Amino acid sequence: MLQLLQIQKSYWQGEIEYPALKGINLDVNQGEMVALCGPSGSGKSTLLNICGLLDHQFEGEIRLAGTKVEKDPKQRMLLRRQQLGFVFQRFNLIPVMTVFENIAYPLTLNGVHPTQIKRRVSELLEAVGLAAFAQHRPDRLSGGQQQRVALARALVHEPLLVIADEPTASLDSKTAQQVVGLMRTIGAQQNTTFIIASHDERMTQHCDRIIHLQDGVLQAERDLCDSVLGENMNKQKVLSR
Ligand SMILES: Nc1ncnc2c1ncn2[C@@H]1O[C@H](COP(=O)(O)OP(=O)(O)OP(=O)(O)O)[C@@H](O)[C@H]1O
Repeated sequence: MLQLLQIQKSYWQGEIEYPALKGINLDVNQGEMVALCGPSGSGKSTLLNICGLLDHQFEGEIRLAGTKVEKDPKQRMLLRRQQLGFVFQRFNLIPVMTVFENIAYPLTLNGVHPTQIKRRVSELLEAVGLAAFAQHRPDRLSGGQQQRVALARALVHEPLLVIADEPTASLDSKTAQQVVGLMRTIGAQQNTTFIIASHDERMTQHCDRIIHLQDGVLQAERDLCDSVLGENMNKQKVLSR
């Protein structure tokens, strides 16, 4: 579903080159949930930005559902709107919009008819257990509730791919579990593919596969989601694909 072919990316400061990604090849299947691990500075954010079609300044090729993604900004913007969803550690909801309006936002951008928007957002509100909060502003909600809104927003337009950056890092155990459970359940219903940067065992243990970045290089897939920072050494069964 998502293919990365020889992705290379450097940052430049004056004439000095800082290579961040050094030839990444990756093939992610439709409906697969992939955890991206790696120590600070290994290139996770850089890779997520490229997979999320937010950055086009790199070498190599991305294929989404078999089609090469061109560098044309307009095409990338349309693909992002229609085929991608995003979940962030700090939720990134729009504070002046209600919960309903936040979830509806991708559909509004895509020009979906208001009747359909109402039906689809209501479905998602039920699915994430927040129907009673539809007219609330995000600042009236707990962190876990806000992340469930963010998840509903990421999935409402049935994207092919959701990019998530440490989606459970700000949540307590119970709410982290709820969010992971919803990602798995709604993701499976929609056959959504997820790429999730995470060190959180509560998240990674539910992923189908863990890939590990180190110094801009994808390590062989491994059964330990460790980190040079000495975080939990987390025994992990990797489903071979
Ligand atoms: N704008 C920038 N200019 C120069 N170097 C950068 C820039 N952004 C990132 N880098 C460098 O690129 C490398 C990869 O950074 P990146 O942010 O992708 O890592 P990361 O794994 O997401 O780190 P963290 O877990 O700390 O967020 C690092 O060496 C970083 O210092």
